Amino acid sequence: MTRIAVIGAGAIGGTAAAWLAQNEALDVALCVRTPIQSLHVETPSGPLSPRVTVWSSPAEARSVDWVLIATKAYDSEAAASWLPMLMAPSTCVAILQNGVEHRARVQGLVEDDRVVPAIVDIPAERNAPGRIHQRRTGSIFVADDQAGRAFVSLFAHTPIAVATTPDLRTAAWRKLAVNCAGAVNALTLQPGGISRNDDVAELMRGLIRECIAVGRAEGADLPDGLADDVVAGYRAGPADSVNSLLADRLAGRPMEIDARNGVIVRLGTRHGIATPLNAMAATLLRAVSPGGNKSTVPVPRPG
Ligand SMILES: NC(=O)C1=CN([C@@H]2O[C@H](COP(=O)(O)OP(=O)(O)OC[C@H]3O[C@@H](n4cnc5c(N)ncnc54)[C@H](OP(=O)(O)O)[C@@H]3O)[C@@H](O)[C@H]2O)C=CC1
Ligand SMILES: CC(C)(CO)C(=O)C(=O)O
Repeated sequence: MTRIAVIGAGAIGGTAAAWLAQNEALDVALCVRTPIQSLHVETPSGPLSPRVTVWSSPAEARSVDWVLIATKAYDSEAAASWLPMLMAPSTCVAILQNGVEHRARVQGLVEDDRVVPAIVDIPAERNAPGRIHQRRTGSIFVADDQAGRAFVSLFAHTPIAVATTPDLRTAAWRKLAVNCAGAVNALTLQPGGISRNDDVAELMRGLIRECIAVGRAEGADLPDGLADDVVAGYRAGPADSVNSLLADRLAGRPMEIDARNGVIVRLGTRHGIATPLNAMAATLLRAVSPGGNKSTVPVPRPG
């Protein structure tokens, strides 16, 4: 039996856990913050309602062979509080999060060769605790090293395209190109269809061009046509799709502003690259996020 603990039973953690649990050789536990009664995932191949162990506090947890961290990036520190109970000397830790700074989130807590940064492209939405809609089968990319290859084998029985890549840095920046443009959804409170507005599409290309410039300075191999390709993908996608940034804003949760737009500004500053559009997106999202700078005047209502 291979024991796996998934920290965070949200859209991605719930989807990963449900698929992993289809293999009887894998013993899957969910480490949750909000209690769930059961796990149910509507997948493109049909519904999955696996039986999984649920641990609601680190005190209930046991050591495992694999930990999958699937919280939002801003909850990484809290997620790490599970690690002392879950870790054995050979435990590997995969980080299923967006952004380009996966390793930094567990630095000093897990030895580097046991960390598996995972670039996840699986659009999924959490509709209620333990209730998830996986919209597309999707893919996960990891580095081509020993731990990465072992991670790939965990998913061999699933339809999700889980694979190694020789250039994970580029894969992460390509994904950031998608995610930084997704700020327009959280800013306008509109799902994917807003990208079909030509002016919004051009703004999205601008956000991505800044990402490309900074990503190249960081060593990623990003083609000139990436901005056009990413925006074309948005425009061809479902008009009602809700990305995880918008989902957070709609639910009144904090947002991954720093991991998705702030990081472009931070790293851009280090390389002397101007990133005004991402800076504006990050500033406005911070201003409207819970606990953000609320020194704004309410809009008067007519009548
Ligand atoms: N959703 C998507 O389509 C995609 C998301 N991603 C990325 O994947 C990552 C996860 O996103 P997503 O699944 O959407 O996020 P969700 O908000 O749906 O799920 C995160 C889960 O983590 C839980 N959590 C937070 N802190 C803890 C803790 N200390 N212990 C246990 N559980 C905790 C939350 O609990 P609670 O229920 O209490 O809130 C929540 O259930 C993000 O980096 C996101 O950007 C990547 C690709 C696609
Ligand atoms: C763009 C998307 C849906 C792709 O998987 C995503 O990464 C997110 O919602 O955070």
